[in-house]
Amino acid sequence: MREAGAALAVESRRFSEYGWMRGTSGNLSVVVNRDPLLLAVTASGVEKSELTEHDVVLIDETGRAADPADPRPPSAEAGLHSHIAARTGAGAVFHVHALDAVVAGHRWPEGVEFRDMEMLKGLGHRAHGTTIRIPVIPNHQDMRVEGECFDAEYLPATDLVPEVPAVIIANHGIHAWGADVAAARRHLEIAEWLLRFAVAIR
Ligand SMILES: CSC[C@@H](O)[C@@H](O)C(=O)COP(=O)(O)O
Ligand SMILES: [Zn+2]
Repeated sequence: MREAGAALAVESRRFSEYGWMRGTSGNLSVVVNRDPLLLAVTASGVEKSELTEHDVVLIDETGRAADPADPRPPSAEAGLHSHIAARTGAGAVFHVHALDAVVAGHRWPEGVEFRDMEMLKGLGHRAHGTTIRIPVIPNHQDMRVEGECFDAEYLPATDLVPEVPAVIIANHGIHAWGADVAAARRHLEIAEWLLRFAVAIR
């Protein structure tokens, strides 16, 4: 847990410096055990620019706290982290309140489409010839409902088409995920760049 906390503290500082985790906004998780699924997730209500290695809580596959000796509440949105990790096989899930992601979700509530962009390679897709869509799902306070909304939009990778490892939550923020912390960060940074571009040229 200490190692997971240290890794998430680095990411939290980085995203805070980008302005994507203002105040207590956003939450980050990393899978610490696959079967049964256990994740280290940021504790709820922590100032994200000041997150330390101690500010993570162990959760199970339902998003509930899994260490009875730890009284701190996990992120209020922990359930969506465990859901995404279970559904996608991701090793890390990052959620931030990046402004352009929220603006893009507001402008294109059916999802934000991209094609013929070099940066698509950073999401595992070809730069040319295919259209990819970052879905937008409604915002819910109940993470079980949010998980159902995720499932309704999520398209797993096939032999021919890689997945799109990001989703916008309407009027809220964006989640991105990846095989590990580095991949989740890369996907988040690339998705945010694409969304910023879409908003800027409109
Ligand atoms: C301004 S924080 C808004 C929160 O409700 C939530 O969306 C969030 O991202 C952080 O919640 P947390 O419970 O600290 O993980
Ligand atoms: Zn949030």
